[in-house]
Amino acid sequence: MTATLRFEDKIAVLDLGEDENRFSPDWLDSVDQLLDQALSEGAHALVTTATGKFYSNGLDLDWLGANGDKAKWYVQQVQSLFARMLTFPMPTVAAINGHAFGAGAMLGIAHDYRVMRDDRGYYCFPEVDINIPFTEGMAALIQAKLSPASAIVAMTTGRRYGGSDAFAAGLVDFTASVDALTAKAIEMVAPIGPKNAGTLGAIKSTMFASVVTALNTDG
Ligand SMILES: C/C=C/C(=O)SCCNC(=O)CCNC(=O)[C@H](O)C(C)(C)COP(=O)(O)OP(=O)(O)OC[C@H]1O[C@@H](n2cnc3c(N)ncnc32)[C@H](O)[C@@H]1OP(=O)(O)O
Repeated sequence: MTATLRFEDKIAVLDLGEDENRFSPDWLDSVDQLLDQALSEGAHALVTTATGKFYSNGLDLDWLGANGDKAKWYVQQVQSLFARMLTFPMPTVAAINGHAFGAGAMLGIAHDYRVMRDDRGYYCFPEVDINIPFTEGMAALIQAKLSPASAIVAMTTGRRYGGSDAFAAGLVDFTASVDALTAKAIEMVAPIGPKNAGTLGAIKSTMFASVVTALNTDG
């Protein structure tokens, strides 16, 4: 479950871990710290991916079940990560190496771009089938990135999208073989080059101001 950060030239590659990469409080802390590190070490862009067959299976429902009294705090922690990724002051791309469900799918959507493995793994918002309605912030996040027609299907049917289906629906920008996935993600953002972090962060914060407000006040 350990998240790690490495650099490929000036591109920070954040690996979310090697199991289901559920959003436990410890995992959220470690990802937050690695994002700090990407910034402090001067990355020009950020790629997130994971090892194995999961990008992320989403909320840590076992932890939540055992800590129901902390549910509000927990959802705020999760939504803070979404808001941070949505406005992260460098180009971001999620290299979706496998299953991305629920909050894992939302984390992917919060990036600027997405590339998904073409042969295995599902991109899925299962909330309608597991009886966990989206918060206003979560709904705003997904709807900010998908067309209305794609959002209706993705958010209200629980459809599991393989790579080619996710591309057709506009959930991802590219597909690639698993071996080429990280390289494709780097190829997407490396040519953009370094941008002024204050300026890019301000642009994204303005573009997504209403989503960030919903993510910060909701939960
Ligand atoms: C607001 C709330 C937010 C939240 O976050 S709530 C929490 C949300 N999270 C969840 O609900 C977790 C959901 N996750 C799961 O149910 C499971 O963790 C998975 C289904 C993701 C994985 O389960 P596994 O038993 O490990 O299945 P497999 O071996 O990875 O694959 C299942 C079958 O699906 C096929 N398959 C996988 N990818 C594709 C693809 N892209 N195109 C076609 N088929 C695919 C495989 O081959 C296999 O099939 P074959 O069983 O016949 O071998």
